[in-house]
Amino acid sequence: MTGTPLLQVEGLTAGYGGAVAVDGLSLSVAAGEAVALLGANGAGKSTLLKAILGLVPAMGGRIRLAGEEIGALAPERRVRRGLGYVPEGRRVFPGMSVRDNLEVASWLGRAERVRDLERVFALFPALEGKAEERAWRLSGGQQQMLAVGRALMGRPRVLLLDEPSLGLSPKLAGEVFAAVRAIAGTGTAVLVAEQSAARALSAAGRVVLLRLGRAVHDGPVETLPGDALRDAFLGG
Ligand SMILES: Nc1ncnc2c1ncn2[C@@H]1O[C@H](COP(=O)(O)OP(=O)(O)OP(=O)(O)O)[C@@H](O)[C@H]1O
Repeated sequence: MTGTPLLQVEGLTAGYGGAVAVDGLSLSVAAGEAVALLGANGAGKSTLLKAILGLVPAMGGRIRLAGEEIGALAPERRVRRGLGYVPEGRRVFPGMSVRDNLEVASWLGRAERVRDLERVFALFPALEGKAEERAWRLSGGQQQMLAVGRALMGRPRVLLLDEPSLGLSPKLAGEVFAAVRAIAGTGTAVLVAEQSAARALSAAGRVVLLRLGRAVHDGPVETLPGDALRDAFLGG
């Protein structure tokens, strides 16, 4: 970890038609850091990720990527500046091959695309063996890996992941989180929203706990008070 804040969110407020779901939230993620965003169902995790990407409009606050304000940019321009996003639910093109799913996610030239494809296959060897298979034939865990791989083809400096372990067996979820650690290890800033605290904490160095759209704890995983998790999830 270099300590450079690649993603800085300051006082971000966002929601739906006047209903606030993220309420004046601030957080930052450094290069090489994996931050777990935890909170109960409805705490605002998905809304925060979507607001960072611009899919949900912000009602206030700032979003900076490597020091540059990106809050006024359209989502695709934020992606080109270096944001990667893996939405909940493993969005892949089921009828396309694994290789094509990855290749169409890249806007770079052929040489870079080939290199990025190799990097994704190195990170997820299970995908390399299935490169020519249609994506619908993959297991749930492999589809999640493919969804993450697609986001990596854009060479994100900041990767936002929404509940990557949803519906996966503990073993497959463990593989996905091992990949999350490896991605952060390459210098990417990773923000991963999860409902499964134990899994996310195993991969993250820092945790931000959300409750009713506000950050109620932000600090290293080791310093997370035992009752903070319970309070955030059970409303104590
Ligand atoms: N499309 C939407 N329209 C209106 N309200 C929404 C919409 N999506 C989410 N909300 C509301 O915003 C609040 C935060 O929801 P959000 O999905 O961000 O929470 P979450 O922490 O990601 O929960 P989950 O784990 O269930 O996805 C909730 O009160 C939810 O009902």
